[in-house]
Amino acid sequence: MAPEISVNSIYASEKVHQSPSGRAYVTFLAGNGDYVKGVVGLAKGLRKVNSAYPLVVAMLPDVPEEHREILRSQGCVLREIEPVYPPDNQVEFAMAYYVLNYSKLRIWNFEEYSKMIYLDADIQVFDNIDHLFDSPDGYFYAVMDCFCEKTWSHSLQYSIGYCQQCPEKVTWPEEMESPPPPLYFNAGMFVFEPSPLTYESLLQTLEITPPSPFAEQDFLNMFFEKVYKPIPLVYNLVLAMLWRHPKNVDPESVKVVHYCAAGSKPWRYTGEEANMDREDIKMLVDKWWDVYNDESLDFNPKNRADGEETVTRSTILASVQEPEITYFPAPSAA
Ligand SMILES: O=c1ccn([C@@H]2O[C@H](COP(=O)(O)OP(=O)(O)O[C@H]3O[C@H](CO)[C@H](O)[C@H](O)[C@H]3O)[C@@H](O)[C@H]2O)c(=O)[nH]1
Ligand SMILES: O[C@H]1[C@H](O)[C@@H](O)[C@H](O)[C@@H](O)[C@H]1O
Ligand SMILES: [Mn+2]
Repeated sequence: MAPEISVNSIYASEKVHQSPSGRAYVTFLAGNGDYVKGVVGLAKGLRKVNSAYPLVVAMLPDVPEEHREILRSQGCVLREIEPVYPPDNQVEFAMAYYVLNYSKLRIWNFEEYSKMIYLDADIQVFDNIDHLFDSPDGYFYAVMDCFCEKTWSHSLQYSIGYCQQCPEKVTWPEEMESPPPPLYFNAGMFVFEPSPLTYESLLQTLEITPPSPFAEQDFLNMFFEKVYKPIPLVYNLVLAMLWRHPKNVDPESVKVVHYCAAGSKPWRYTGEEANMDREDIKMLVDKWWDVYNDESLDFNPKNRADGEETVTRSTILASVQEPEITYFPAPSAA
């Protein structure tokens, strides 16, 4: 279903520059579990690669104060967001685990930024990617996903063995009534432009869009279909690529790693799940821990590079209330 207002025109008409650089990384945090470790790791990783921009954490109200304190002490800019739910009574169509990700849509409302790079909390950056902020405006940049894992077993692509990472291996059957699906990105990493108009349009479109298995990832793919520009795999290595499409990736030179494969979250890693005993996986998990444990990467406000933007920004933002928003009612307990 196409949004009523064209995304191009929204982008062109809404440029907001209310912060010093207008640029920031943003991640999402929900609950009182261990994803906070992912955010700490990410904050330190961005410092390690000398990123010039702060890390904003869009967090749901259920993130406990002690976790907020840890994040503040790591120089993160905290922004509380209200949850977003898909249309009432339909949540069962999305994988339960992913439903909370609809709340990510709130980041389009961070209008003091003109451009942001979203990164999941289970992502680590091993190389500076600030140059992505210079990509031409008006597009949605993200890395193409892989359809080969069991998480995709609900899909037509999976059932015929088709993957966009390797479209020549199983070509889209001619007898199929529909053409191959449009390019599909993984929504763990993307470059986007916050805008109140886009934000309103996202929420309005969501109200008339039935939920689907990959929740907001499917929704964003549909909404931004016309302005999606794929970027190289090095900007979001979905770990399954290592065993599904080994020829397409070099784990040593990758800039951004997404620990999304089952059993790969570094802070829960045991090595027991399928593929988790691979040497490349062990190497990448160790690399994540090296950053997380490196005390020299802790935020230090006395250090000019750390202090300047983040401290001013978090001080200002701590007193800024979220603009009034209408949100969807909570789904029924069913
Ligand atoms: O208890 C939780 C669960 C999730 N998250 C946040 O939500 C993000 C998404 O969860 P996962 O990283 O565990 O999920 P996947 O990487 O498997 O999910 C992928 O598909 C999802 C579909 O909803 C989203 O698009 C997500 O960004 C994309 O990477 C996390 O990184 C984290 O930022 C939390 O804060 N707490
Ligand atoms: O967002 C999902 C998730 O990250 C899964 O772990 C992965 O197997 C899928 O390819 C992706 O679409
Ligand atoms: Mn993820």
